[in-house]
Amino acid sequence: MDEAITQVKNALEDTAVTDAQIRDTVWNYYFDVDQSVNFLRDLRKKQENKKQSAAKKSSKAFHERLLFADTVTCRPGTGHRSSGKLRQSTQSSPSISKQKTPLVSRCQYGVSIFDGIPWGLPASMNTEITYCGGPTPRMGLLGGSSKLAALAKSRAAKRQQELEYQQQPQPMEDVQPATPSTPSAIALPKSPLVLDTAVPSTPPASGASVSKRLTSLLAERSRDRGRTTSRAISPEKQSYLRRTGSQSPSVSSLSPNSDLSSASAVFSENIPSSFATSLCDSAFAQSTFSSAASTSSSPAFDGMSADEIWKMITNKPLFYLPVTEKQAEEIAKNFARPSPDDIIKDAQATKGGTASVTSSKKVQPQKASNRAGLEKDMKSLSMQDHSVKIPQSRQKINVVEAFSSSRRKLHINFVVLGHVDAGKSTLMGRLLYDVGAIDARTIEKYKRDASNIGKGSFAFAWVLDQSAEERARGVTMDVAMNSFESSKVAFTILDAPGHKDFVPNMIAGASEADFAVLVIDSSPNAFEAGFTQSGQTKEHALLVRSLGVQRIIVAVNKLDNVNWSEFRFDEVKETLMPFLSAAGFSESQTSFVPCSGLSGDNIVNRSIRPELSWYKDRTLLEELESLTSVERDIGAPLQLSVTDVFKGGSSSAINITGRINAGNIQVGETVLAVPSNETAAVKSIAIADQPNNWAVAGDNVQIALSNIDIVHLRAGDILCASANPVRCAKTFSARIIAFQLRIPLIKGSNVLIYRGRTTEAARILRLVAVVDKNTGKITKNKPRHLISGQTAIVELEVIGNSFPMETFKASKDLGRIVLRQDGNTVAAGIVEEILSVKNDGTRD
Ligand SMILES: Nc1nc2c(ncn2[C@@H]2O[C@H](COP(=O)(O)OP(=O)(O)OP(=O)(O)O)[C@@H](O)[C@H]2O)c(=O)[nH]1
Repeated sequence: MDEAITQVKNALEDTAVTDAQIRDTVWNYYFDVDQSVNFLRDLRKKQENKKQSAAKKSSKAFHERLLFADTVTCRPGTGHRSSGKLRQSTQSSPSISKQKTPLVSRCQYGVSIFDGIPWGLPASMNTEITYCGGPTPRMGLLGGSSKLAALAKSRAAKRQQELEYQQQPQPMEDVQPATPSTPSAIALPKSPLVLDTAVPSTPPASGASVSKRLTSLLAERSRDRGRTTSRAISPEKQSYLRRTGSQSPSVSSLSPNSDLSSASAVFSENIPSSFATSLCDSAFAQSTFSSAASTSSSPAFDGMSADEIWKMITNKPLFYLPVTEKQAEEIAKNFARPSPDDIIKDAQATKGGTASVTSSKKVQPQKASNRAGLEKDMKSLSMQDHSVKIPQSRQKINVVEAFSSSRRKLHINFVVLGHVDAGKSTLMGRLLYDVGAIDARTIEKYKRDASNIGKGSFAFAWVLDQSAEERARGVTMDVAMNSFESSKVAFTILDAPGHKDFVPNMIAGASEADFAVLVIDSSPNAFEAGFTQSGQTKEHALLVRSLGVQRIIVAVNKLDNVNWSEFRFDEVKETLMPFLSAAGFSESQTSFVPCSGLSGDNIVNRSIRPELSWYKDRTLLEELESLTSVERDIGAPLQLSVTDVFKGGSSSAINITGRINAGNIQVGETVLAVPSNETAAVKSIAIADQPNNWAVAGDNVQIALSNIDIVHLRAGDILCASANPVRCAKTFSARIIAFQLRIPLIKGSNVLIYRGRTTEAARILRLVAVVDKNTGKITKNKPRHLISGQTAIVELEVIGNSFPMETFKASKDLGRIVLRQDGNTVAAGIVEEILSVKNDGTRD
């Protein structure tokens, strides 16, 4: 510090800056010498400028005072506008001319009267007005009141006296040190005393002077108190004063020559109030009072000792209780007995309950014995840890090994597709009922409830259509999930909506499926209606194939409506197969089952109807079970598609549901959420509501996550391994197949991209090439547009939020996209290359 101060001093070369200032500045700037020097220089400059401007101001004020005496002549009709305030302008205006005139004026109020008059002076005032100054108070201070002026004058005189008094040398030995136990303990003010004009302005410099000063002070205070608190004297105090014959405090009774003892009388008449006495220790109050009274020369206490005075004062009740004597006795009796609380506590203590705390002497011995017993019991208590031991560091499980050594059933998801009202939900409800996943009572209830609202035929559909709106409208709106197990496989049904308004939901379901069940309404004209261009049969089949599903089971439903006709079955099959082949489904991967969801024929149980005896092949369940193997990479880095996020349950963790696309996950693992780029710890895993330490690709899981806020997770997000983060593409190239287009796709076309449960806005940046869909060879570079059925390579830009995406090569699930425009699916495809990435973790 000293070194810094010296450096600053040397740099400043300014003796006017004090050491303290330098120290403060150096400290303020953390010993930065340069900054301190700069600051102090600036400070000096400012101070000098201030001085100069103050000097200028005073000279200006002097000049203005001179100008004030100038005469301003206003010519009528010129309209001198102003804000209405008096202005002492030194500038001349065309309408105002100045003349040197005597201070005596013809107009007392000057030009300010006409300020703000827009139209100039009235004609009646067509005369010269002499400006003689602003509205200065005639009597100086306080605006002209002679009384107030006199008061101000007397105060000024007092101040002058006090100043003079202060300048007088005062012998310190005359001032007695204050002791708190005496009334003279009042600290003498260092500020000048305000004395009555009768008091000599210069007190004698003797011992008597102090007492006189104190007397004056007390008189002054008493006078003030009398002024301000005369109304505040309590009736109790007034009656006391009347009894004792004391006068109310009066300054007149105190002469300037009164000694200190007479000053004490002022104290003696200020007896402690009842309230104050009750608040203070009475012994202290008495001693204080007595010492004051002993020095008193008040005639009221003549011949009385201090104790006698105290007794006289306090020989009356301090508080007047609103009770009679009898009542007071009763109250006293009540307090002599133990309180009801004491009685209860003691009774508890006697029964071995908790120790009671009571003030009753009667129960003390019992209480003591109870406490001793309790202490003994406490000593004999021991803590036993019954909780499950949690290892400090969880052992990492080799999930691949654990899975292969486990006897877990294969998990398969299948999506149920088809035109609206094809009977998808009814078919699945029947399947669940026939495999025993739904009991007969539930179905009976659904039948009753559905009949009550006139939709009795929808009873089986209600197994999947759970929402009130879906049931009331008889239409599936969102993907319904349900599961059942056969002897070999654990199935999850994804019942997609058939209505064209809900195609995005159908895409979400289809993107999580291993294979598809396409339901066809074989009723007369119904199949044809669904198979037209505006029907959903074709669109669904194309979409599900585009999303990577290779295996498809066609359930030719409602065959009861065509009397189980083999002909109709064949007709449907022969019409559909060519289309499915064109869409990419091989014949070996496609199967047809004649059935009826309503009657249950050929769903789980083979039909025994003679009309259906022509069909000898597999039932729907047998077809489902025929798929015994699905290609899954459970050893790959984790990729889990989040389908739902919610908070709840017993834990405070965030819960997600989703499907593991690739890899595996285990409890205790840290995972990365994309696109938020936030990590989370896996607290628990459940598969089909059963807790599990790990899960693998293909499993539908519910996972509790900790160390993450719910705002960082959404349906459609991906949980992945932190070491292998999934990318979020900004621009990418894709190989797409154009669906039935009403208008061709061109460069700049705006589309919506669907990937799993994510939807984002995008734009076609470039049409790169048209390719042969069979050979994959480029047939045309940079086409100007794309038409229905064409396969092309395009570049797309995501203009909405970034979302997790990978090339199809890297991830079959994250590399598939669907493009839609105006509620119609216009194309579907696979991501070939990610051109630019936007993994900044931001989104709206
Ligand atoms: N006759 C007959 N009617 C059926 C059959 N299956 C379903 N239905 C009827 O078809 C109607 C529609 O059935 P849903 O199961 O709701 O059809 P859906 O395909 O799920 O309907 P969305 O999902 O809304 O497209 C209901 O009235 C059913 O009773 C069947 O096998 N035979």
